[in-house]
Amino acid sequence: MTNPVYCAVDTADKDHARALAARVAGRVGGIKLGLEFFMANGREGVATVAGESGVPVFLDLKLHDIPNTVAGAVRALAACPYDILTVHAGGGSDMMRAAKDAARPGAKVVGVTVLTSMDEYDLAATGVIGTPADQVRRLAVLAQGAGLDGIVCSAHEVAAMRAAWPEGVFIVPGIRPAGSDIGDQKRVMTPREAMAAGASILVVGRPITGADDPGAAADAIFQSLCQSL
Ligand SMILES: O=C(O)c1cc(=O)[nH]c(=O)n1[C@@H]1O[C@H](COP(=O)(O)O)[C@@H](O)[C@H]1O
Repeated sequence: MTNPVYCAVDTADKDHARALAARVAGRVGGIKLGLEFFMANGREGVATVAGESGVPVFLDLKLHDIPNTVAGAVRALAACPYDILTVHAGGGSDMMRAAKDAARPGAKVVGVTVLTSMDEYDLAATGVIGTPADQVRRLAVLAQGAGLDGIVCSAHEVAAMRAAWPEGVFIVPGIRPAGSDIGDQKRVMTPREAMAAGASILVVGRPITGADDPGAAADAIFQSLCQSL
């Protein structure tokens, strides 16, 4: 099977990111570089890590602004070698369409729905009444209508989302091997469970990057998937 595990390389330190990427490259399907890395190292940093690691790069910037601004931001990334880019689906249909239209040819643009660090109570505090599943469904419909390639959601919603959008790409963070520390995540599942539910890509950060041997930790996750599927 194609390795669906993407390692979230969450650090502002370019050399640490390069070292981590080197240790997991060949043992993951790709790496994810997010806001922490991008704020510190920008497009050149992304290009460096992408070029050295040779694996697909998921650039997780979670853009969320008016359509014109988001389109400009995405155009400014044109020379940046990303394969997947995130925007917040809550930015609305026009914003998502603008991002997709401005993206690099061939790159996937996916909409972040309800962060995996939030539960029903956190959602209610932002004025959204209902379950995370309700809100994910609402935003997935918007993302699909806007021409995005898929969504980011937790493993708890992915089965229903895939049933409604069979060709969608479903990126699932909040992945925790049994017994590992949950940290700030609230909607979590094990790698096996998330794949069985229909995830396309599993985003795994601290369970890999915090391990003594990140390469071995990534391997162990992939092996657990090969045994179960
Ligand atoms: O878009 C994301 O990747 C993302 C969305 C989401 O809802 N939850 C979430 O945790 N993430 C990212 O996935 C990674 C999870 O990291 P760990 O909790 O360390 O495995 C981080 O880089 C988050 O920014």
